[in-house]
Amino acid sequence: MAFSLERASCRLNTAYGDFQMHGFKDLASGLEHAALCLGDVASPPPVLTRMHSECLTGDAFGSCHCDCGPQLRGALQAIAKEGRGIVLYLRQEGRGIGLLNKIRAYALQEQGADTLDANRLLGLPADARDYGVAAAMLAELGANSIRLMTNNPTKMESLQAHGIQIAERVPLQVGRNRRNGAYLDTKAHRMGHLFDVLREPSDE
Ligand SMILES: Nc1nc2c(ncn2[C@@H]2O[C@H](COP(=O)(O)OP(=O)(O)OP(=O)(O)O)[C@@H](O)[C@H]2O)c(=O)[nH]1
Ligand SMILES: [Zn+2]
Repeated sequence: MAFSLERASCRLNTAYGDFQMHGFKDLASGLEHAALCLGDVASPPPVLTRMHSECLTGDAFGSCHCDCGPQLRGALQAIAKEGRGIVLYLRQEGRGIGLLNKIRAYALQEQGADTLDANRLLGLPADARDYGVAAAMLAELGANSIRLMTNNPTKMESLQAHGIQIAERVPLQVGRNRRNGAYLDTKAHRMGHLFDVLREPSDE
């Protein structure tokens, strides 16, 4: 599917480094996504890239229920250290089910459901995300070959299916704490995520 994207760009100086920020509006869905770029991302070699799904609770509020906040900050730090890279910030809250449904899923998890079954109890897919727009954003940025920071093989397969070359998977295992261990284990055991060490020491 071809994506029609409206774009706006500015500099964004952050605690991690001075990025170029691009907003991309998907004219079909109306969703507004973001890309933070450091250095020249439009020419070889493959660009260190994080494709991050929105998590208001983890990214902004410091929730301990997941690993999203530490992953986002870890990715920005890794890109700053390398001096070159891209963070795509995709508006796919709750693995694509939206904020209210994610809150409903969290309420079910309070009663004992795991992250997968909670979505199913709501009659929703375990993962409703699509990465076509992310591939279109990368193509717009000229980054057709990337080193993807992820533990989720589906992200790699989907980007490849949309024409992006994955030169390398870079594991991003940060943020295990005493509250999210079961959630991370469910991702590893039931959702196919690649965790090298299931019991890493808490780093938060
Ligand atoms: N529905 C639902 N969404 C969640 C839950 N916990 C985190 N999320 C969302 O999950 C998304 C992040 O997906 P993850 O499965 O943590 O990781 P990933 O992005 O698939 O893989 P990585 O690249 O390795 O981080 C974000 O959109 C979060 O809002 C949950 O319990 N239920
Ligand atoms: Zn999260």
